[in-house]
Amino acid sequence: MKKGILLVNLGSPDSPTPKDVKKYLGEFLMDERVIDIPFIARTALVKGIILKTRPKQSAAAYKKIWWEEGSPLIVLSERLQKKVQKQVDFPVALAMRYGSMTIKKGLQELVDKGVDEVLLFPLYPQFAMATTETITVLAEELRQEYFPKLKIESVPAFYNKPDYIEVLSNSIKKHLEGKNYEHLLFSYHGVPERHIRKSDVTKSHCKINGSCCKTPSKAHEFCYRHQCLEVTRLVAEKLQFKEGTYSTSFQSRLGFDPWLQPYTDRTIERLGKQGIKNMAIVTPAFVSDCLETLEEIAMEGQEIFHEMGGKDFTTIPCLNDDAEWVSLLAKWINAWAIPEKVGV
Ligand SMILES: C=CC1=C(C)c2cc3[nH]c(cc4nc(cc5[nH]c(cc1n2)c(C)c5CCC(=O)O)C(CCC(=O)O)=C4C)c(C)c3C=C
Ligand SMILES: [Fe+2]
Ligand SMILES: [Fe+2]
Repeated sequence: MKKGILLVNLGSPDSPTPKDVKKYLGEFLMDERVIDIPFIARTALVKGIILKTRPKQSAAAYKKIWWEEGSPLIVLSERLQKKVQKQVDFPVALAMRYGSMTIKKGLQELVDKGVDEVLLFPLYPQFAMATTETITVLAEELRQEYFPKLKIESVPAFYNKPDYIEVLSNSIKKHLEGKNYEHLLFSYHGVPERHIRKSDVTKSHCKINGSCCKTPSKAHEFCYRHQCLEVTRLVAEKLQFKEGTYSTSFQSRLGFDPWLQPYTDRTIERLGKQGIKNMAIVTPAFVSDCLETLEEIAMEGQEIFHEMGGKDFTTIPCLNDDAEWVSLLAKWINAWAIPEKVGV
């Protein structure tokens, strides 16, 4: 058997124009695991309402963060893939769940190199129906239709792996050095509360009431909220943060359904109003900087903080192509591909 790895991230539009953003958002938001309502209602909402106004607004936001080489998320994911490839002896390909760099092309690239056993690696620390699950489900559909002889194994969410927490903590520590911050906000991408209930394998545990995520349960293997809260708790423990100097919030809500709370924008506003002058923010739901970190947090978040009287607003970059992160991915890949050598 020849092994290969497919790293998968979310994706971006081909360019920051309303036309390309519309195409990308159309594919993204018509995914039944992203907007999880019946097909006819989803089509009416996405095509009849969201795609009429949002592409122009989102394209303007993308324009503010776009790099000469392209979308930050894609460029940073490509840098990561190239660096990981240098540290492992198996082909490492990169694909995106939405947009032009499809999972089908990624699998084909590996198959063309003689690979018949793939490690599918969704680049998300926490499980969510709208991220990890949609990747694994699509990869399996593609396998059945186009690559029936291929074996695919998926990497589960790695939110609580001690070596991941160590790499994330080291990065946070490095970027906070010399910063006299008063509060560190852990801001995670939000999801509608309904998604949490749908992914509850016990069908009875998740109440989203503050305490369910702290009570041990089988549900936690697929509970995005629990996994986000755990990342905050484990990093805070590792870096010995004092109670009250850090908190968790959820960003990027869309539509009128209740999403996970507290919301990031309102939390930044509250911190500013409370008299916090120097805050920092880290975004551990994203492994690569993207629209949601570079525009929504670093630009809009900062503006809210300043309007509320805040002064210094430090944004901690995502792990991107950080050397320790690259080495950790290479270590995990080798542990899967050559367990006898790595000793697992
Ligand atoms: C119902 C809508 C959405 C859900 C659920 C959702 C979950 C989710 N998304 C990410 C990661 C990213 N999302 C990004 C952009 C983005 N997300 C949504 C909507 C939902 N996301 C929209 C409409 C957009 C596009 C931008 C906009 O119009 O506001 C990105 C950035 C992509 C980029 O090109 O830079 C990322 C990354 C996670 C991790 C997640 C669930 C946990
Ligand atoms: Fe999103
Ligand atoms: Fe919970």
